[in-house]
Amino acid sequence: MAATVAEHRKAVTELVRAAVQRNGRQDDTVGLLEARNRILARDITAPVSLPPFANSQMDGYAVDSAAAGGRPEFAVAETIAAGYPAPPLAKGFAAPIMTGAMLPAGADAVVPIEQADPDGFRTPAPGLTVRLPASVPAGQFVRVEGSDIAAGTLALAAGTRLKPAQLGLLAALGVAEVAVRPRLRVLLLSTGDEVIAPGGTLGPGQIFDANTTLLAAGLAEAGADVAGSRILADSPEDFLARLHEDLGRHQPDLLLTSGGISKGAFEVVKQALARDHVEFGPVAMQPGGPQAIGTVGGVAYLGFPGNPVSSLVSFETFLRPALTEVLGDPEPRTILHVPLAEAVQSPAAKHQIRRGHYDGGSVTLIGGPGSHLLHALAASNALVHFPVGVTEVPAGQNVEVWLL
Ligand SMILES: Nc1nc2c(c(=O)[nH]1)N[C@H]1C(S)=C(S)[C@@H](COP(=O)(O)OP(=O)(O)OC[C@H]3O[C@@H](n4cnc5c(N)ncnc54)[C@H](O)[C@@H]3O)O[C@H]1N2
Ligand code: MOO
Repeated sequence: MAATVAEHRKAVTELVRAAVQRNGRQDDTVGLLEARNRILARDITAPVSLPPFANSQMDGYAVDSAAAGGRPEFAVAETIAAGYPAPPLAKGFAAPIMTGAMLPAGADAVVPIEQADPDGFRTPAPGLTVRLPASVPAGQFVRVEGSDIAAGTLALAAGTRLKPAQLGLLAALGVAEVAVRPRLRVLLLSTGDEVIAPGGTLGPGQIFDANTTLLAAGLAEAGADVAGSRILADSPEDFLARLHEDLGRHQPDLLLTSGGISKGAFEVVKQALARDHVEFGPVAMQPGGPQAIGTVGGVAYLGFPGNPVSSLVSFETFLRPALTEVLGDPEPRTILHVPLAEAVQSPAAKHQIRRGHYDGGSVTLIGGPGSHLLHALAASNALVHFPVGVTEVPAGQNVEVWLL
């Protein structure tokens, strides 16, 4: 009997979990830009405070607010520029101070230059004075030490995805390298005598290999590493020899094949792996009905069907969610329930997944159910789900869509 989508997703998740545990690889320590989009492996505590010292938020004059009220006129002290130590402020003085410069001891507020008289900076000289407003609130335009984050407190928690803002914070804290979770290493094999790498020359009956690119791009987007990939022909002996060569060379956590697993006379994967711990069983879905799962030479193994749309739907339905659940990466797809633009029929015994375009209001199906319709897939931005038991959905009824 065919497995349900939920059962197969659970089996794939357990396979990925076991692969990650078996591998036991260390976290990767990488530079900040290399860490982009990866998942932080350990908590990071702020090694310094931000701001690291009290500083000015404006170009203006640093003053003692208590002195300002009764004294509209101040002697002008030495200018304090950003990047230099600030000498203490003497009584009766106001110090020209630039944005980001250290607030001097003895000052607790900044008056913006626009509110000073004269309202421009002059070359400091003995006897120079400036008039400031009669009342200056304490703390005005001062960025207090540690007001963003205090040294010793949690800056980022383990499991955080490192996007530009998080990487910027680490840089500001002076952290140059971070430990990120290791990526799953995948060996990707496409199969079929008819399959030729793009850029090659097609003979009669041959087609270009879409699946290696499609799956490699999907894996990369999902935060996995493609350790190696190639096309293997329909000879089981040849397939096995090259497969074991690649397993040795690339040491993958997961072997992923496309094609060669259904009912034909030349199902290379099925024939070659007949003696391994692999189950070839249908899942009650369309596309993506034929599926293979198990271990090959101790390495976790998944086989997706050869039709390109079937391969992509298999990836989105099984492997991508398993990676999210086990590794916290990638982010899950956004799932919406939105009205279907037109009526549709679906086979009762299968969970059908159609391709569609969601325009912010409703979803319109693109192309038919055929799993060779790659152009229609490329024009879509959503997968549209019609679960087992659903035979007809009228226009306007809500359906589940996954945004791609
Ligand atoms: N008698 C039956 N025939 C088929 C069944 C079935 O239940 N009974 N299932 C059909 C379904 S559904 C699918 S999906 C396919 C899956 O077949 P395989 O996984 O064995 O894949 P292949 O036969 O090798 O290829 C299927 C199709 O996809 C093309 N292909 C393969 N690899 C690539 C690639 N890398 N890039 C682009 N296109 C590729 C291949 O040329 C075939 O057209 O089986 C049905 N048959
Ligand atoms: O399951 Mo196949 O993937 O329908 O074309």
